Amino acid sequence: MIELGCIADDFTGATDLAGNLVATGRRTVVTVGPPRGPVTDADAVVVALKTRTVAADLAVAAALDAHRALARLGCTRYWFKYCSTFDSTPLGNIGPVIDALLTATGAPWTIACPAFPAAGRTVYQGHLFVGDRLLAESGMRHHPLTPMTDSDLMRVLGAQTAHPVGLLPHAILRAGGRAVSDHLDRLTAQGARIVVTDALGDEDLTAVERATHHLPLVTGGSGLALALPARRESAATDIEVAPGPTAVLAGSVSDATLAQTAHARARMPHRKLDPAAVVASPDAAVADVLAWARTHLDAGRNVLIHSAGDRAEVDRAQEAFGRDRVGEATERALARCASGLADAGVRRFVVAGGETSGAVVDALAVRTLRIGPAIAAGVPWTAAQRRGTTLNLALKSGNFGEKDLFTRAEDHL
Ligand SMILES: Nc1ncnc2c1ncn2[C@@H]1O[C@H](COP(=O)(O)OP(=O)(O)O)[C@@H](O)[C@H]1O
Ligand SMILES: O=C(O)[C@@H](O)C(=O)COP(=O)(O)O
Repeated sequence: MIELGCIADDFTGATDLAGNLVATGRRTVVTVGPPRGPVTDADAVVVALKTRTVAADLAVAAALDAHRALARLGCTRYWFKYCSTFDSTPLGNIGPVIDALLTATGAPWTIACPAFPAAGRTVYQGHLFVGDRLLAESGMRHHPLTPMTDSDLMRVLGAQTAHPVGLLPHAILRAGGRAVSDHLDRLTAQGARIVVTDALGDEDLTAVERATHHLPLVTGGSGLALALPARRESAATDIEVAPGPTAVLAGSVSDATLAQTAHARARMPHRKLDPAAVVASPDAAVADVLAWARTHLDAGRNVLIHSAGDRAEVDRAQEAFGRDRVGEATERALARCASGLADAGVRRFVVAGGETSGAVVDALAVRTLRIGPAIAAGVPWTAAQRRGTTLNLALKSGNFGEKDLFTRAEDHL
């Protein structure tokens, strides 16, 4: 019996959530898109979608499709996973997808709980913090696709949903069980269908989890998963470890990734995919990078292929070619590099960036990911089958991990 059916709006988010579910002793499978057949020996299934930045109607359709597939597997409780920094375009997609899943699951109401204290994401009075900064004053203000310029989640979500939004504030959470349930009863009696939950630490997430365990739908980041009652000591499995060097593909230009890229460039062979070349002549740009990479990989070296050295380069490229055009061209080029490298025998990949990971995993045409050991909070190694061989993939969220993540990833396999 599958306890949890999860729908993640990007691929790094899917493996992040799956890693946390495994840590609570839940056997968890990540499927690329909705599961097409039966899933056995799993307590949770996480469907990885690439819907964070698409038009809201497409995001809703994909989430409902995933929900139907999970319902066919017998799931009765659902989780909509979005980013711990609430990444969304001004028109959605978090609100519209929650609205649709409320209807599809028959949930009377649900929560919006992005907090992930272990990764520095906390919520106070409905305001999201990244480390010691408000969301809108963090690097997320300059995200290339989903710049977050308002830290007030009640306001951000209120603009995206058709339903009234309420707040479960920290003071009530700290007052404990009865105060929390009375407050939630009051809010929902007044019509709230989505309740933004404060949380400063793991103990707050435990209180949120207890108060909402009966709900058929929860929504938020992966942090809340760590508060689920443990099912076994751990469900970590020994994933098969593929041999050979690792290719690091970084299409994220978030602060943490830029720091990781700078650190790795001083320590391993590296090459930048020039945005102008990627837009003008993608075939030549990809062929050039692949030829360069092979000489290093043949010598047993790990390689780094990245898309920007700093934020100014991104601004220039967006101005010159348009945000969507250069973003998609870069994702596609990195994805073609990944499949070219896999064809040449590379079996270990670290991919930085949610959208980038979606493009890469699609190009590698793998169907399911099994969760292995964690490199950092929210970043597990995974194993996948491609044409009869095992690949190890680590899909790193833009803002996760210490600066040495690219150079130390293999130590955790
Ligand atoms: N030099 C660049 N110029 C413009 N866009 C870029 C550049 N490098 C990467 N991008 C785009 O920025 C986006 C980063 O998003 P994503 O991969 O989700 O990273 P993150 O996880 O940090 O959000 C992708 O669409 C990527 O193609
Ligand atoms: O919740 C999180 O922060 C991550 O799981 C996540 O969704 C990552 O998104 P990207 O930063 O776009 O990779």
